[in-house]
Amino acid sequence: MRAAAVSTPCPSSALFHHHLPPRCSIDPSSRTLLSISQAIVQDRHGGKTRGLSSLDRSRIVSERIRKRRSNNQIFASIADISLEQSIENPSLPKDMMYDLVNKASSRDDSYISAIDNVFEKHKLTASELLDGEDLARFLSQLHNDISNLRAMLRAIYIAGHATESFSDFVVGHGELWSAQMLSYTIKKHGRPCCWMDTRDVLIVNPTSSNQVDPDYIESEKRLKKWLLKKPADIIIATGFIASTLQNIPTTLKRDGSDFSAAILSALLKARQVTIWTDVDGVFSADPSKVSEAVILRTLSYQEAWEMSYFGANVLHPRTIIPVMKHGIPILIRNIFNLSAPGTKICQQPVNENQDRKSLDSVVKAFATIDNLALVNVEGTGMAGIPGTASAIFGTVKDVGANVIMISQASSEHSVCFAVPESEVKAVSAALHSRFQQALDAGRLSKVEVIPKCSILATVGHKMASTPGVSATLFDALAKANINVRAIAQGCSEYNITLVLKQEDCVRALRAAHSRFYLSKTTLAMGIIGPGLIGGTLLDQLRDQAAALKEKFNIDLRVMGITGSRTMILSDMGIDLSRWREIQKEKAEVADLDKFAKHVNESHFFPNTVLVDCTADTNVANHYYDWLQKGIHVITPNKKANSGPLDRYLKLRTLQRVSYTHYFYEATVGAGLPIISSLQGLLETGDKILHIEGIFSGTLSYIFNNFKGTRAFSEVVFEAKEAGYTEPDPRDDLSGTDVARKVIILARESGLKLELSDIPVQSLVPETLRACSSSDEYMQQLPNFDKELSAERDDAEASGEVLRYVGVVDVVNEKGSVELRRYKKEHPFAQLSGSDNIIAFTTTRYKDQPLIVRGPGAGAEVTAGGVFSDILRLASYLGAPS
Ligand SMILES: NC(=O)C1=CN([C@@H]2O[C@H](COP(=O)(O)OP(=O)(O)OC[C@H]3O[C@@H](n4cnc5c(N)ncnc54)[C@H](O)[C@@H]3O)[C@@H](O)[C@H]2O)C=CC1
Ligand SMILES: N[C@@H](CC=O)C(=O)O
Ligand code: NA
Repeated sequence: MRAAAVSTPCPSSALFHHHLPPRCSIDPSSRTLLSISQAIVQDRHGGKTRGLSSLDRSRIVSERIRKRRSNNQIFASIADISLEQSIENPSLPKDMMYDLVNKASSRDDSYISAIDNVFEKHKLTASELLDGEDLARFLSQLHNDISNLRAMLRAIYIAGHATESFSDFVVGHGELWSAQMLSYTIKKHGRPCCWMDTRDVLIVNPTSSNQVDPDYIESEKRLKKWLLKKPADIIIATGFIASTLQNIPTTLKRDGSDFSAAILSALLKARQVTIWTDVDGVFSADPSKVSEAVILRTLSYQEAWEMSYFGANVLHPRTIIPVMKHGIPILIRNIFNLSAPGTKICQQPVNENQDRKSLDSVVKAFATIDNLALVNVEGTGMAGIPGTASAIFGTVKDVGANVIMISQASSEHSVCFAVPESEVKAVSAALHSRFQQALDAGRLSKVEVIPKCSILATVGHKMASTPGVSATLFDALAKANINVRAIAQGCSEYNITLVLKQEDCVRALRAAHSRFYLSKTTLAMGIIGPGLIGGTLLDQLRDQAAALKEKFNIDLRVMGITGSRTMILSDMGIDLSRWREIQKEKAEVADLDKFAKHVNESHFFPNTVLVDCTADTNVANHYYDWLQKGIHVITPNKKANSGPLDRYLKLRTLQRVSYTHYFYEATVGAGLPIISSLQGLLETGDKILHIEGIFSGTLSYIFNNFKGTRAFSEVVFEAKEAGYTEPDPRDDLSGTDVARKVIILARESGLKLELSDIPVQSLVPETLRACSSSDEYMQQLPNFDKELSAERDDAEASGEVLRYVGVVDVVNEKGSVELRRYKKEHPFAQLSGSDNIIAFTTTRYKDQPLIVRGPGAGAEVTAGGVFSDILRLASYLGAPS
């Protein structure tokens, strides 16, 4: 539903006020004009559409008017209450009056029962609202009108056709009846009131394109006369209907009652027009697509205009013209929520900065149009030839297609424009035929159609004077991996229009909106493998999410968690305080493709990251595909980077050429900054010569604690319990885990090695390598304690300790993994717990290596390392650092 009121200042009520036009010879103190349009009254409660009955609405309006000061005149321009859907009868068609015409003109004789329905509905409503003389007067008028309508519909039925003026005559009756009913109701509440048939006042001239242009001079004359004759306090004016200069009834066509209010306000030089509708105001983006969209307090006329053009249901652009000319503000308010201040559309937005969280953001709002196609006309023969554009657009005009946006580069080799998808076939055929000769001669190389496109329009009055707006917009889109097909920005710069693939449009809208409007970095996350590391990460996210939101404007939402058997999905983010319970209550069968699709698509966030906390090669094999889809990947899983070399190189190449990120700090040294240190050295031009270290938290722990009389198997068991080992501890004891880390660092340093190129000294006794499970291995391990005890004792006797080390020999392009002996004074002998120690010898750090040391395994430090990769990603995506 929409309603409009033209108003003047009135301290006693915030609802309807306006100044009387000085040129009108009526009470000069104040006047209000109210217009309620004919759209259905709707709002959403629990997902259901609620209709406001005509009775309810009349009551709301009359109640408001009753509270008004007596010296205010109120013009109410209201639409046909009979068109409304009522609560009691939600199946009533929306456009009852149009329905009558449609039925009669298609010779459907159910128009007879339909007109009876219209009559009954109005009779019933009037009987509930009115009584006494007014009721009698209204019913007699209704009777008369209905018999005239019956006659006219009969004529339409016989002719099988309705002329435009017949149709306008029929549909205008709804307005007439509701205006009368409302005025009688207000009178009944004790306020002098009369109603205005705007066909006596609003004079319009039809234009060629099913529109009308108001004749302001004639309308003003007639309005003055009318006001002199009926100097009532309150005037209810019909919306939507008007007359031609020859007094033939007509309508405002597509533009409706908002337009009536705007024209009347211009004639009256009103102080303000209020449009009463069912939303709290104009949103910064369609709230059904962007959950964070906010109500704008102010909009300039131009901004509102741009928003309306680009499909936002703000106001019809024509409604803005009359008010803009006289600088009359329009207030959009919610009739169901009087506490919402609404949106003011005016000349210069007042207190603009109050709207905004950040002053640097000058973009007001975003709108989109779907179902478009781009047409690209290209060829060297166009450059410097006057008339090419005119020939192209002349041809488009001839097929009656509507050009929504045009873009031409200054090289003049191509012109591209967007038209509705439904019109593109005709446009393309017409262009091919018109330019056949040029195409044959090669002067034009192609007339190409790019289907399934959408427009994303970025609107803001102040974009014109602010550098960096388009850079920020394009950056936000690039980071969300969205490709822009065409761009248009006029020099007025109220609007930057981009054409994108339709499938990317909502994501683009969200990316742009969150970057500009909320200056917030939003990340949709999917966690794969909620085991020790994944589970700890989820708990860390739970504990830190609020602080990240508040301090750094980073909004991290876990949209799904999947294990190997079951998964949970959410549309707005899983409640991390209960993720374990939810996993038990609401899990569905795991399906990795469905999972990735859900996290990437079914939510309100432009950026997606999948965090692989498994040790699974299968999951790692998906990274390439995910990165290609623009999904960022973060992992502590070593399988991708230590797997087959060609796969690894392909993955890294894709990562380097895209805006999609792949971070894996925790694959070596858990949370210790090993990968980032190495990358930092390389990026700044240092050369890596040698990397040597204790890379296994498990083996470090084991050899740090395998002392005196302790058995080897006992210490292995402790390491497993402490969460240092791989899901299968044999991966640690066999040296494979260390070999993987050596390969990761070797490849990072530029070596092209396979895992099989690394000689590894395994600590898994030969006979236990064939154990079918890690449990069986753990059970049998004590039988082999003696072997390693002897080696330890031998080392101890010569003042040495055993340490399991990995080496990357960059100079000689090789690596190794082995158990070595170190003197007790050696730094490698000084470790404790699960410490890793990694020494980088480089051209800069030649005499003294760069050493990183600290706990290199365990749930908290590893999950912390993954978390810090997530924050690095957020910062790459634009979060404040
Ligand atoms: N534990 C540690 O200190 C460190 C571990 N890492 C790495 O972190 C990863 C996880 O290790 P943990 O949490 O200790 O192992 P874990 O065995 O506790 O957890 C792995 C989880 O992944 C799940 N999973 C396995 N295959 C899956 C699939 N195809 N789809 C979905 N879920 C699947 C398992 O059911 C389990 O819940 C491993 O890659 C490990 O190398 C890295 C650095 C240190
Ligand atoms: N199992 C690994 C965990 C880290 O990668 C280790 O012990 O170092
Ligand atoms: Na690390």
